[in-house]
Amino acid sequence: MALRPAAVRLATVTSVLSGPSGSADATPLVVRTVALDDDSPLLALVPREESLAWVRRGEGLVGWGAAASIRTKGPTRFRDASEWWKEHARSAVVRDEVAQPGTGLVAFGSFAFADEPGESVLVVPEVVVGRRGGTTWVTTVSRATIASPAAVRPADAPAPPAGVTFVDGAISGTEWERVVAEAVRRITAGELEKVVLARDLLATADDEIDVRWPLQRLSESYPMCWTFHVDGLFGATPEMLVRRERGLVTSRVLAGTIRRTGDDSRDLALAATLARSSKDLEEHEYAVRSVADALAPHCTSMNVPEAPFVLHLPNVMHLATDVAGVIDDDTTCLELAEALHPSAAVGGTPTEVAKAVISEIEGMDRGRYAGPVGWMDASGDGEWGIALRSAEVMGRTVRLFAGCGIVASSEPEAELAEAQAKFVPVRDAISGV
Ligand SMILES: C=C(O[C@H]1C=CC=C(C(=O)O)[C@@H]1O)C(=O)O
Repeated sequence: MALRPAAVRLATVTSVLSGPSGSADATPLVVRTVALDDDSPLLALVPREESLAWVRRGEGLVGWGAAASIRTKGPTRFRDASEWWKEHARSAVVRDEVAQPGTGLVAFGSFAFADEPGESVLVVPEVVVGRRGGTTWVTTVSRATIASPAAVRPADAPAPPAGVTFVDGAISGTEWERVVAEAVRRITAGELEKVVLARDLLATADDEIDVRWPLQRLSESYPMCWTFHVDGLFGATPEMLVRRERGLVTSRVLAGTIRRTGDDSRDLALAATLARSSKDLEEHEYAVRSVADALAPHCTSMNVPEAPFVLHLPNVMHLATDVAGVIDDDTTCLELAEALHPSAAVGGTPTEVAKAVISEIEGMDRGRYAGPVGWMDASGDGEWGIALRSAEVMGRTVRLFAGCGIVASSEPEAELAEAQAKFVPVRDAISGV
């Protein structure tokens, strides 16, 4: 595997102030990115321990190790992580021979859905391998001295999980239908317009699960989604909360769902039904509005398409809208993610009422499910998806999550079936076949 030589750029060194509960080491991070002549699938490179991933259609970033990290919680979880990141970005010594989005200093992160409970995390890996537009690179991060470029080679192949069984999580399907009915009652009574309710399943395997197995399955089966892993939270999300790149902000908003049947011509007819469904269009409109309203203060111009398109995934189809804007301030992608979270695709309308209803009636702790997950670089560019079609792995157990937008015309039984369909990606990926 040859490393190509190229030009050198060195940033200035300043002092480092650590974040409130970040790594205490005040030595600047020393970062080196070089081009890499390698075309192995990114996910085949990651070792079993401390892996990080953000991959779509063979491109993206994978990483391993932790050169620096911070855990935050509560209402200031985004702000604390942002400040910590800015300090590290300011003081880092960077030699970047590739200079693409995702080269130089990057952090992966995953944020709790709610202010309480839940912990959020931002990690600067020791090694990042990235690929974009046919260029592959490796970034090595260390403290104090410039490390040699990391040796990059395919890792050992993960073993499939064995003996996986599934049980209901916090509440059963029947109980969850009652929760949905209660939400419909409150919406009909005028307390709110939309709320997204979720449930969980618990899977247990015979042995500790190697997360690389489901990651590889998810990226193969759901190439149009962003396959991610940060600190045990993994999945393949179809929804981009916010991408910021060189002054352009984009967001893929999803809300409104129909299950696929496996029969292409029937699915096409169903796609047309979805595109005309007033219940789904209403659900979608709330989500688009919430994103457009949150981005507007940061943008000079915005494009919000008037009608959604239908996004076809292997398990479901969604109403989708791609919102784009030109950003006119230096708000980082993480700060934009904070401003957008929770959009009405995972919270509801009005946001604060929906958040209160979720915490009152949903009956479970979402943890980092439905929170922002992704990466950012030192310039504030990056991508934050919404952690959907996701699960949290802890040794032999995996906690899977799925949720549905509820409006006045929602039917509990149909919503339960929709949630079942949304469990399919992770359920199949950990089933070991
Ligand atoms: C909350 C989830 O999906 C959201 C994203 C797309 C479609 C949705 C829906 O139709 O309900 C949800 O708003 C989930 O997958 O857990």
